[in-house]
Amino acid sequence: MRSPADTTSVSQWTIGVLGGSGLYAIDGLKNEQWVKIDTPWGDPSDEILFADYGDVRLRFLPRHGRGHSLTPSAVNYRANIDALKRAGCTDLLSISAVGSLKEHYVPGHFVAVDQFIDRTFAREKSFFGPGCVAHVSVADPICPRLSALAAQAARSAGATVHTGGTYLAIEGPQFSTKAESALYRQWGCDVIGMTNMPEAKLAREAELPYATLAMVTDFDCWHPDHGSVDVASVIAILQQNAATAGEAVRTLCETLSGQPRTACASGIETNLDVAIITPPDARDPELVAKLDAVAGRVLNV
Ligand SMILES: CSC[C@H]1O[C@H](OP(=O)(O)O)[C@H](O)[C@@H]1O
Ligand SMILES: Nc1ncnc2[nH]cnc12
Repeated sequence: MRSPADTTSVSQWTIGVLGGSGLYAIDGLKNEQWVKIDTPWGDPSDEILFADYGDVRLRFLPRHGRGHSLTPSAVNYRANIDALKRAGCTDLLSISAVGSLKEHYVPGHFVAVDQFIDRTFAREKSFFGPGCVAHVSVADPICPRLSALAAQAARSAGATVHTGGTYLAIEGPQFSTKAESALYRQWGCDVIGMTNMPEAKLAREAELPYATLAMVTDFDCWHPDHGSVDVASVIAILQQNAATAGEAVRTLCETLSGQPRTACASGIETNLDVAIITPPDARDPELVAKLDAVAGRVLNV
Protein backbone atom coordinates (compact mmCIF):
# COMPACT_ATOMS: atom_id res chain seq x y z
CA MET A 1 0.00 0.00 0.00
CA ARG A 2 1.18 3.53 -0.78
CA SER A 3 2.39 5.47 2.26
CA PRO A 4 0.66 8.85 2.80
CA ALA A 5 4.12 10.37 2.53
CA ASP A 6 4.52 9.03 -1.01
CA THR A 7 3.34 11.45 -3.71
CA THR A 8 5.05 9.68 -6.61
CA SER A 9 1.92 8.01 -7.91
CA VAL A 10 -0.70 10.63 -6.96
CA SER A 11 -2.60 11.58 -10.11
CA GLN A 12 -4.46 14.62 -8.78
CA TRP A 13 -2.69 17.95 -8.39
CA THR A 14 -2.81 19.37 -4.88
CA ILE A 15 -1.04 22.71 -4.94
CA GLY A 16 0.15 24.16 -1.64
CA VAL A 17 0.58 27.92 -1.77
CA LEU A 18 2.74 29.65 0.81
CA GLY A 19 1.43 33.20 0.74
CA GLY A 20 3.98 35.80 1.72
CA SER A 21 3.73 39.43 2.79
CA GLY A 22 0.56 41.00 1.40
CA LEU A 23 -1.02 37.71 0.34
CA TYR A 24 -3.23 36.42 3.14
CA ALA A 25 -6.08 34.95 1.05
CA ILE A 26 -6.93 33.98 -2.52
CA ASP A 27 -10.30 34.92 -4.01
CA GLY A 28 -12.51 32.94 -6.35
CA LEU A 29 -12.03 29.45 -4.90
CA LYS A 30 -14.70 26.83 -4.13
CA ASN A 31 -15.45 24.69 -1.05
CA GLU A 32 -13.31 26.84 1.21
CA GLN A 33 -12.54 25.65 4.72
CA TRP A 34 -9.80 26.73 7.14
CA VAL A 35 -8.39 23.61 8.80
CA LYS A 36 -6.05 23.35 11.80
CA ILE A 37 -3.30 20.80 11.19
CA ASP A 38 -1.21 19.45 14.07
CA THR A 39 2.40 18.50 13.42
CA PRO A 40 5.16 16.89 15.50
CA TRP A 41 7.23 20.05 14.90
CA GLY A 42 4.87 22.47 16.61
CA ASP A 43 2.30 24.88 15.20
CA PRO A 44 2.23 26.02 11.60
CA SER A 45 1.85 29.75 10.96
CA ASP A 46 -1.94 29.49 10.76
CA GLU A 47 -4.76 27.18 9.78
CA ILE A 48 -4.59 25.99 6.17
CA LEU A 49 -7.27 27.03 3.71
CA PHE A 50 -8.55 23.90 1.93
CA ALA A 51 -10.29 24.81 -1.34
CA ASP A 52 -10.89 23.59 -4.89
CA TYR A 53 -10.42 25.25 -8.24
CA GLY A 54 -11.66 23.06 -11.08
CA ASP A 55 -10.14 19.61 -10.59
CA VAL A 56 -7.25 21.01 -8.63
CA ARG A 57 -7.08 21.00 -4.87
CA LEU A 58 -5.56 24.08 -3.34
CA ARG A 59 -4.05 24.38 0.13
CA PHE A 60 -3.21 27.94 1.13
CA LEU A 61 -1.04 28.84 4.11
CA PRO A 62 -0.28 32.47 4.95
CA ARG A 63 3.38 32.23 5.90
CA HIS A 64 3.33 34.98 8.51
CA GLY A 65 -0.22 34.19 9.71
CA ARG A 66 -3.38 35.97 8.58
CA GLY A 67 -2.57 38.95 10.81
CA HIS A 68 1.10 38.98 9.76
CA SER A 69 2.19 38.41 13.35
CA LEU A 70 5.24 36.20 12.70
CA THR A 71 8.68 37.60 11.86
CA PRO A 72 10.69 35.67 9.25
CA SER A 73 12.77 34.15 12.10
CA ALA A 74 9.64 33.17 14.09
CA VAL A 75 7.98 31.28 11.24
CA ASN A 76 8.02 27.57 12.07
CA TYR A 77 9.17 26.44 8.63
CA ARG A 78 9.28 22.75 9.61
CA ALA A 79 5.72 22.80 10.89
CA ASN A 80 4.54 24.62 7.76
CA ILE A 81 6.08 22.14 5.32
CA ASP A 82 5.03 19.11 7.40
CA ALA A 83 1.46 20.46 7.68
CA LEU A 84 1.22 21.08 3.94
CA LYS A 85 2.40 17.53 3.30
CA ARG A 86 -0.16 16.17 5.78
CA ALA A 87 -2.74 18.27 3.94
CA GLY A 88 -2.00 16.18 0.86
CA CYS A 89 0.05 18.65 -1.17
CA THR A 90 1.86 17.27 -4.18
CA ASP A 91 3.65 20.53 -5.03
CA LEU A 92 4.45 23.79 -3.22
CA LEU A 93 4.40 27.29 -4.67
CA SER A 94 5.88 30.12 -2.65
CA ILE A 95 4.75 33.65 -3.39
CA SER A 96 7.14 36.12 -1.83
CA ALA A 97 7.94 39.80 -1.66
CA VAL A 98 11.56 40.57 -2.55
CA GLY A 99 13.89 43.49 -3.03
CA SER A 100 15.60 43.84 -6.40
CA LEU A 101 19.38 43.69 -6.67
CA LYS A 102 19.35 44.35 -10.40
CA GLU A 103 18.53 47.50 -12.36
CA HIS A 104 16.16 45.73 -14.78
CA TYR A 105 14.07 43.95 -12.11
CA VAL A 106 11.76 46.79 -11.21
CA PRO A 107 9.03 46.96 -8.56
CA GLY A 108 5.93 45.21 -9.89
CA HIS A 109 7.90 42.58 -11.84
CA PHE A 110 7.87 38.90 -10.90
CA VAL A 111 10.94 36.64 -10.88
CA ALA A 112 10.68 32.84 -11.10
CA VAL A 113 13.89 32.27 -9.16
CA ASP A 114 15.94 29.12 -9.66
CA GLN A 115 18.74 29.43 -7.09
CA PHE A 116 19.24 30.57 -3.50
CA ILE A 117 22.04 31.73 -1.27
CA ASP A 118 21.19 31.07 2.35
CA ARG A 119 22.51 33.67 4.81
CA THR A 120 19.96 32.87 7.52
CA PHE A 121 21.37 31.60 10.81
CA ALA A 122 18.67 31.45 13.50
CA ARG A 123 16.26 28.83 12.16
CA GLU A 124 15.72 25.10 12.29
CA LYS A 125 16.93 23.94 8.89
CA SER A 126 16.33 20.20 8.81
CA PHE A 127 13.74 17.60 9.79
CA PHE A 128 16.57 15.14 10.30
CA GLY A 129 19.08 15.12 13.17
CA PRO A 130 20.72 12.92 15.77
CA GLY A 131 19.23 9.44 15.40
CA CYS A 132 18.32 9.80 11.74
CA VAL A 133 20.81 11.68 9.60
CA ALA A 134 20.08 12.61 6.00
CA HIS A 135 21.87 14.74 3.43
CA VAL A 136 19.67 15.75 0.52
CA SER A 137 20.97 17.57 -2.53
CA VAL A 138 19.74 21.13 -3.05
CA ALA A 139 21.97 21.76 -6.05
CA ASP A 140 18.80 22.56 -7.99
CA PRO A 141 16.43 23.71 -5.25
CA ILE A 142 13.55 24.64 -7.54
CA CYS A 143 11.27 22.24 -9.40
CA PRO A 144 11.66 23.22 -13.09
CA ARG A 145 8.21 21.90 -14.04
CA LEU A 146 6.29 23.82 -11.38
CA SER A 147 8.40 26.93 -11.87
CA ALA A 148 7.71 27.01 -15.63
CA LEU A 149 3.99 26.47 -15.06
CA ALA A 150 3.84 29.21 -12.42
CA ALA A 151 5.81 31.66 -14.56
CA GLN A 152 3.49 31.05 -17.50
CA ALA A 153 0.43 31.48 -15.28
CA ALA A 154 1.78 34.79 -13.93
CA ARG A 155 2.40 36.02 -17.49
CA SER A 156 -1.15 35.08 -18.46
CA ALA A 157 -2.31 37.06 -15.41
CA GLY A 158 -0.59 40.10 -16.89
CA ALA A 159 2.68 40.15 -14.97
CA THR A 160 6.15 40.78 -16.39
CA VAL A 161 8.02 37.64 -15.35
CA HIS A 162 11.77 37.07 -15.44
CA THR A 163 12.80 33.45 -15.67
CA GLY A 164 15.65 32.37 -13.43
CA GLY A 165 17.53 34.30 -10.79
CA THR A 166 19.26 33.93 -7.46
CA TYR A 167 17.38 34.78 -4.25
CA LEU A 168 19.57 35.84 -1.34
CA ALA A 169 17.94 34.96 1.97
CA ILE A 170 18.83 37.12 4.98
CA GLU A 171 17.81 36.54 8.60
CA GLY A 172 16.13 39.93 9.02
CA PRO A 173 13.92 41.32 10.35
CA GLN A 174 15.98 44.43 9.54
CA PHE A 175 16.62 45.20 5.90
CA SER A 176 20.26 45.19 4.74
CA THR A 177 22.97 47.81 5.09
CA LYS A 178 24.25 49.48 1.93
CA ALA A 179 27.53 47.54 2.29
CA GLU A 180 25.63 44.24 2.48
CA SER A 181 23.42 45.14 -0.45
CA ALA A 182 26.52 46.03 -2.54
CA LEU A 183 28.16 42.74 -1.52
CA TYR A 184 25.13 40.66 -2.56
CA ARG A 185 25.12 42.48 -5.91
CA GLN A 186 28.82 41.61 -6.35
CA TRP A 187 27.91 37.99 -5.66
CA GLY A 188 25.58 38.15 -8.66
CA CYS A 189 22.36 37.78 -6.67
CA ASP A 190 19.16 39.02 -8.30
CA VAL A 191 16.64 39.44 -5.49
CA ILE A 192 16.67 39.53 -1.70
CA GLY A 193 14.17 38.23 0.83
CA MET A 194 13.94 36.70 4.30
CA THR A 195 11.84 33.55 4.06
CA ASN A 196 12.53 31.16 1.22
CA MET A 197 15.36 29.58 3.15
CA PRO A 198 15.16 27.15 4.87
CA GLU A 199 11.67 26.68 3.40
CA ALA A 200 13.01 25.38 0.07
CA LYS A 201 15.50 23.05 1.79
CA LEU A 202 12.77 21.60 4.00
CA ALA A 203 10.47 21.10 1.02
CA ARG A 204 13.24 19.08 -0.63
CA GLU A 205 13.65 16.95 2.52
CA ALA A 206 9.89 16.36 2.45
CA GLU A 207 10.17 15.31 -1.21
CA LEU A 208 7.85 18.12 -2.29
CA PRO A 209 8.56 19.95 -5.56
CA TYR A 210 8.92 23.66 -4.68
CA ALA A 211 8.93 26.81 -6.80
CA THR A 212 8.90 30.52 -6.05
CA LEU A 213 7.22 33.45 -7.71
CA ALA A 214 9.09 36.41 -6.26
CA MET A 215 7.27 39.76 -6.47
CA VAL A 216 9.68 42.68 -6.64
CA THR A 217 8.62 45.42 -4.24
CA ASP A 218 11.69 47.70 -3.97
CA PHE A 219 15.35 48.28 -4.87
CA ASP A 220 16.57 47.41 -1.37
CA CYS A 221 19.04 50.23 -0.56
CA TRP A 222 21.74 50.05 -3.24
CA HIS A 223 20.13 52.09 -6.02
CA PRO A 224 21.40 55.69 -6.23
CA ASP A 225 18.08 56.91 -7.69
CA HIS A 226 15.83 55.27 -5.08
CA GLY A 227 15.66 55.75 -1.36
CA SER A 228 16.18 52.82 0.99
CA VAL A 229 13.37 50.29 1.38
CA ASP A 230 10.63 50.75 3.97
CA VAL A 231 7.58 48.64 4.80
CA ALA A 232 5.07 51.28 3.65
CA SER A 233 6.45 51.30 0.11
CA VAL A 234 6.67 47.49 0.06
CA ILE A 235 3.01 47.24 1.09
CA ALA A 236 1.95 49.83 -1.50
CA ILE A 237 3.49 47.72 -4.29
CA LEU A 238 2.12 44.50 -2.78
CA GLN A 239 -1.40 45.91 -2.75
CA GLN A 240 -1.07 46.49 -6.50
CA ASN A 241 0.33 42.98 -7.03
CA ALA A 242 -1.71 40.76 -4.72
CA ALA A 243 -4.56 40.60 -7.25
CA THR A 244 -2.13 39.52 -10.01
CA ALA A 245 -0.63 36.89 -7.71
CA GLY A 246 -4.12 35.52 -6.94
CA GLU A 247 -4.95 35.51 -10.63
CA ALA A 248 -1.68 33.64 -11.34
CA VAL A 249 -2.65 30.94 -8.82
CA ARG A 250 -6.13 30.57 -10.35
CA THR A 251 -4.64 30.43 -13.87
CA LEU A 252 -2.16 27.79 -12.74
CA CYS A 253 -5.06 25.71 -11.39
CA GLU A 254 -7.01 26.21 -14.62
CA THR A 255 -4.02 24.93 -16.62
CA LEU A 256 -3.63 21.87 -14.41
CA SER A 257 -7.32 21.14 -14.11
CA GLY A 258 -8.16 18.01 -16.10
CA GLN A 259 -4.48 17.10 -16.49
CA PRO A 260 -3.44 14.01 -14.54
CA ARG A 261 -0.39 14.66 -12.42
CA THR A 262 2.67 12.56 -13.23
CA ALA A 263 5.80 12.13 -11.15
CA CYS A 264 8.39 14.85 -11.53
CA ALA A 265 11.17 13.99 -13.99
CA SER A 266 13.68 15.66 -11.68
CA GLY A 267 13.28 12.90 -9.08
CA ILE A 268 12.48 15.31 -6.25
CA GLU A 269 9.72 13.01 -4.93
CA THR A 270 12.19 10.15 -4.44
CA ASN A 271 15.29 12.07 -3.41
CA LEU A 272 15.35 10.51 0.07
CA ASP A 273 16.16 7.14 -1.55
CA VAL A 274 19.82 8.20 -1.60
CA ALA A 275 19.93 10.62 1.33
CA ILE A 276 19.52 8.76 4.64
CA ILE A 277 22.84 7.55 6.03
CA THR A 278 21.81 6.18 9.46
CA PRO A 279 21.07 2.45 9.11
CA PRO A 280 17.66 1.22 10.35
CA ASP A 281 19.03 -0.45 13.51
CA ALA A 282 20.78 2.78 14.59
CA ARG A 283 17.77 5.06 14.11
CA ASP A 284 16.06 6.84 17.02
CA PRO A 285 12.46 5.54 17.06
CA GLU A 286 11.16 8.84 18.47
CA LEU A 287 12.62 10.88 15.62
CA VAL A 288 11.54 8.28 13.07
CA ALA A 289 7.96 8.58 14.37
CA LYS A 290 8.08 12.38 13.93
CA LEU A 291 9.18 11.89 10.33
CA ASP A 292 6.02 9.99 9.35
CA ALA A 293 4.68 12.62 6.94
CA VAL A 294 8.01 13.90 5.67
CA ALA A 295 9.83 10.61 5.14
CA GLY A 296 7.35 7.81 5.81
CA ARG A 297 7.81 6.64 2.23
CA VAL A 298 11.37 5.52 2.95
CA LEU A 299 11.24 4.98 6.72
CA ASN A 300 8.14 2.78 6.56
CA VAL A 301 6.25 4.63 9.29
C1 LIG B 1 7.17 43.25 4.39
S1 LIG B 1 8.76 43.31 3.67
C2 LIG B 1 9.74 42.03 4.38
C3 LIG B 1 9.12 40.66 4.40
O1 LIG B 1 8.50 40.37 3.14
C4 LIG B 1 9.02 39.15 2.65
O2 LIG B 1 8.24 38.09 3.16
P1 LIG B 1 7.62 36.92 2.27
O3 LIG B 1 8.75 36.17 1.63
O4 LIG B 1 6.87 36.06 3.23
O5 LIG B 1 6.75 37.60 1.24
C5 LIG B 1 10.43 39.15 3.19
O6 LIG B 1 11.03 37.88 3.10
C6 LIG B 1 10.23 39.63 4.59
O7 LIG B 1 9.76 38.61 5.44
N1 LIG C 1 14.73 44.71 0.32
C1 LIG C 1 14.29 43.61 0.92
N2 LIG C 1 15.13 42.87 1.70
C2 LIG C 1 14.67 41.75 2.29
N3 LIG C 1 13.42 41.29 2.19
C3 LIG C 1 12.57 42.00 1.44
N4 LIG C 1 11.28 41.78 1.15
C4 LIG C 1 10.87 42.77 0.34
N5 LIG C 1 11.89 43.64 0.11
C5 LIG C 1 12.96 43.17 0.78
